[in-house]
Amino acid sequence: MHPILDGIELVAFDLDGTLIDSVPDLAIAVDAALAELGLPLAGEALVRDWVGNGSRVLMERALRLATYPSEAPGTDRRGGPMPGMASVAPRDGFTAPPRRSVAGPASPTAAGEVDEALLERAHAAFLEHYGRDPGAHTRLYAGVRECLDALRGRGLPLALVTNKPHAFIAPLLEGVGLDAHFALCLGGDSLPEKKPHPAPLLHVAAHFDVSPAACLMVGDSRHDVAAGKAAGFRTLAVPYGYNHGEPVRDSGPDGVVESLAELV
Ligand SMILES: O=C(O)COP(=O)(O)O
Ligand SMILES: [Mg+2]
Repeated sequence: MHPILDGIELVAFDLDGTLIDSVPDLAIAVDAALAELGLPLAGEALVRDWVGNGSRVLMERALRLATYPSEAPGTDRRGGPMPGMASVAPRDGFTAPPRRSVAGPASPTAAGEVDEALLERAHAAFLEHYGRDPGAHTRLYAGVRECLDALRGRGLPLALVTNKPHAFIAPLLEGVGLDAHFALCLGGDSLPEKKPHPAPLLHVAAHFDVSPAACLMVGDSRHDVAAGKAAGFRTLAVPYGYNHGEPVRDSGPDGVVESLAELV
């Protein structure tokens, strides 16, 4: 067993970029939404650097590139938490907003700002496209199943804390055969705050009545490390996921493993 697990009574995992390589499907949905708006497509390489702050910020980054192409792609201009919508399962559940007719090109407001109405349309289109089959091209990273099976076999409670909308968690976990592994799953819209805010992690610790110091956060991005540190969790990072093009080691996690199999 990896020494970072010493004294750990609960493990919280990030989803995208940590357990699953979801970017192929995310990129298809981003591009489908951009195409509907008559905007240039982004492609997988750019989307890879934009994932991490939830679906709305993902589309905001895509629109910013489409409407301000001179700005550097993949730059994280909004790393902070976004206002969320709801409790553990979203308060209202997720329903794709009604589709509106798509008219005209992007209409930027102030310099660098993305038009709110355009963002609403783009985000709604993304949610609809992504929701059709979110796991079609999504695969587990090597070592994930082995790690989760072994931790579960030891009786450690496992939680999932992702910034992606809660509605997509169940179909994705079912698609990769991990639907029975997590005792609690939080999405980016499950609480008013999402990572890097510590609230989702503190919620998990309180739910299982475990002290944050006895909890481990495992993730691929600086938002996971920041949330973990702010919540008083131990933090472990994987370097193969999505971190806005930066090495996740720069965020100072307590440990880094190349594969989750190293944990067990
Ligand atoms: O949806 C996102 O932006 C990222 O989700 P994650 O928190 O599982 O990495
Ligand atoms: Mg991630």
